[in-house]
Amino acid sequence: MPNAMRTPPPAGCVFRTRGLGKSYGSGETRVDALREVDLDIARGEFVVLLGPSGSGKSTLLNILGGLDVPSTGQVMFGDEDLSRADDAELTTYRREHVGFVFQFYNLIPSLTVRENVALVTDIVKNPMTVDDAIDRVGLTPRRDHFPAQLSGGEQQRVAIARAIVKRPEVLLCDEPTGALDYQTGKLVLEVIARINAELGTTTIVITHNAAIAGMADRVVYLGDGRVLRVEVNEKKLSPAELSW
Ligand SMILES: Nc1ncnc2c1ncn2[C@@H]1O[C@H](COP(=O)(O)OP(=O)(O)OP(=O)(O)O)[C@@H](O)[C@H]1O
Repeated sequence: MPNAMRTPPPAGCVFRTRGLGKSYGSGETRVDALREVDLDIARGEFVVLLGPSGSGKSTLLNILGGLDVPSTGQVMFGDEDLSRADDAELTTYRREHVGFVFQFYNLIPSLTVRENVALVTDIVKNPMTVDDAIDRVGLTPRRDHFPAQLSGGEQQRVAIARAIVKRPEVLLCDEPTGALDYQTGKLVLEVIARINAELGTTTIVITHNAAIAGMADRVVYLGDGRVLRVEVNEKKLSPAELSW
């Protein structure tokens, strides 16, 4: 039992990282993308990750999502040690627990909205219905359309439906509004905030846009691979109240 000597995080803690580090390359080309990151994320929290380009945001999100593994330190998902998981265990972890939303939607062009979302329900244990997921992102009237018939914001909402249909414990979003205009971006953020509130899905959103920090429970500022500071929002704003 490789985990037996390790102290599991307290109940209510979804993620716990300790001394987390990630390096790419070696020698003169070595890049320390993450250094000594200690972070706890509670169940149901809405966390925004802010920081300049290259500060390590995607690297951290990818490690939390089991898409990448750390070079040093530990990352726990509940009492599961992701830093010691092999490829097969990480695949199972991602499939059962993680919903991903990226800047680009990665929909299958030849499938309708319903069919794109239904792809996921075949491979998970306890999905919600496809129609429920589509309803939660406000796309019921568009469910038989193809991606090319949808706006960028609508396509992103399909991507969110696809991410949440499996009822993931965590929803990890990397620049979800990066390709969208102001109003459309706000609409997508409203959908993400609603999923977090209604389903209690622990949500982590990467953004370059500091204004989005207002809708988080906590804001984690990264710089040069380190956590520079963590701020708690006493009063969370709705996306409609944000302006930039
Ligand atoms: N596969 C890789 N190989 C080599 N270096 C990498 C790799 N992935 C990331 N890096 C480097 O690690 C550092 C952190 O990258 P990361 O993508 O995590 O930053 P970020 O804050 O998400 O940046 P951005 O906001 O531009 O997406 C950068 O210096 C980047 O060049």
